Amino acid sequence: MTDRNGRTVPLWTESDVRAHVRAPRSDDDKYRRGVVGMRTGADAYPGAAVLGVEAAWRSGAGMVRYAGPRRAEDLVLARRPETVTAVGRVQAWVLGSGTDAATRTPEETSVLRDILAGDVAVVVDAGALDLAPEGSAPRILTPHAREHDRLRAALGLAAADADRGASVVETARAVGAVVLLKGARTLVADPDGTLVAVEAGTPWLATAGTGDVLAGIIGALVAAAAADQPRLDPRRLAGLAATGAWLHGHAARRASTERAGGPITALDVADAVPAVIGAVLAPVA
Ligand SMILES: NC(=O)C1=CN([C@@H]2O[C@H](COP(=O)(O)OP(=O)(O)OC[C@H]3O[C@@H](n4cnc5c(N)ncnc54)[C@H](OP(=O)(O)O)[C@@H]3O)[C@@H](O)[C@H]2O)[C@@H](O)CC1
Ligand SMILES: Nc1ncnc2c1ncn2[C@@H]1O[C@H](COP(=O)(O)OP(=O)(O)O)[C@@H](O)[C@H]1O
Repeated sequence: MTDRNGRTVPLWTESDVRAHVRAPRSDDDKYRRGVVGMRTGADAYPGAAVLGVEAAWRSGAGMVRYAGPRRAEDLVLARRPETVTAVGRVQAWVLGSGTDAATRTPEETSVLRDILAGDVAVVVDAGALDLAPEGSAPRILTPHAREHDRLRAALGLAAADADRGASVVETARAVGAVVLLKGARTLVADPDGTLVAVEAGTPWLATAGTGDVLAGIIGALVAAAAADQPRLDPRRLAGLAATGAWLHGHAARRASTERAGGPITALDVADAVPAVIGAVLAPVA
């Protein structure tokens, strides 16, 4: 794939995906499969918590731990009673989906800062992106275009220009983390300047909540990988992020195909993830 400046940006492929999805093994227990911790959802956006938790379960998490406001927690448990709300150890965090930095409590800010200063890999979305630059934990940031521009402003960078690839590489270098820039063509840059593109989806994906689903998918992939190898380097994290975007896009296509090519909702995307993972892991005949 050649971009508008004539540079070649590699497209993430199914074989790349296969190398980043952990198949369950007979000696696994739930903890060996990877535990995802989610601090998502707010009173204004409780549904985002449900969407992310659902997506993490559907992407093969051994356990999902959820912490958030009471209303969001009740909705999460109503949809997924499998979810654990007791505090405990996790192999990956997902922060910020369905939250707003402007209304975050000082206590929650302090908890998020502690997580971002830790060793466990973190997927940073939506209302937690303002804290991402201070973090030292291995991080995957998942902004859409407006969030990307806000992040760049906080880093002292100009708004992204038409060359999205150069912009996202610059952002990843400045923030010292993997940055996944969402769009019809999703770009993933690591802090060393490696860039890949994911073109897996359908325009039907442009619907509320699909970004919350993506964060949950990536959280589950990172937790599974970290359960095997606790220190994930940025290249590996970028691969897991691109894999999440590929699965998300293909799940959307599958969900739409199941509806005669018609519209889909964010939950439809999450529901289609298992079949996409199953097809990726199926032995080649
Ligand atoms: N189910 C859930 O719980 C969901 C929860 N979600 C959560 O919501 C949070 C905020 O995420 P976001 O992407 O909406 O935030 P953001 O980048 O600030 O965009 C705001 C911009 O949009 C624009 N705008 C608004 N209305 C518009 C209109 N009718 N037509 C055109 N433009 C319009 C508005 O422009 P303005 O009205 O100011 O002119 C402003 O520029 C986040 O935490 C996310 O996770 C979502 O995932 C959805 C499902
Ligand atoms: N035109 C499009 N074609 C394909 N995918 C799209 C398109 N527009 C958005 N997407 C995808 O839809 C998702 C939207 O995420 P986001 O903007 O965070 O939505 P939300 O905040 O409502 O969850 C992203 O994964 C993005 O890549």
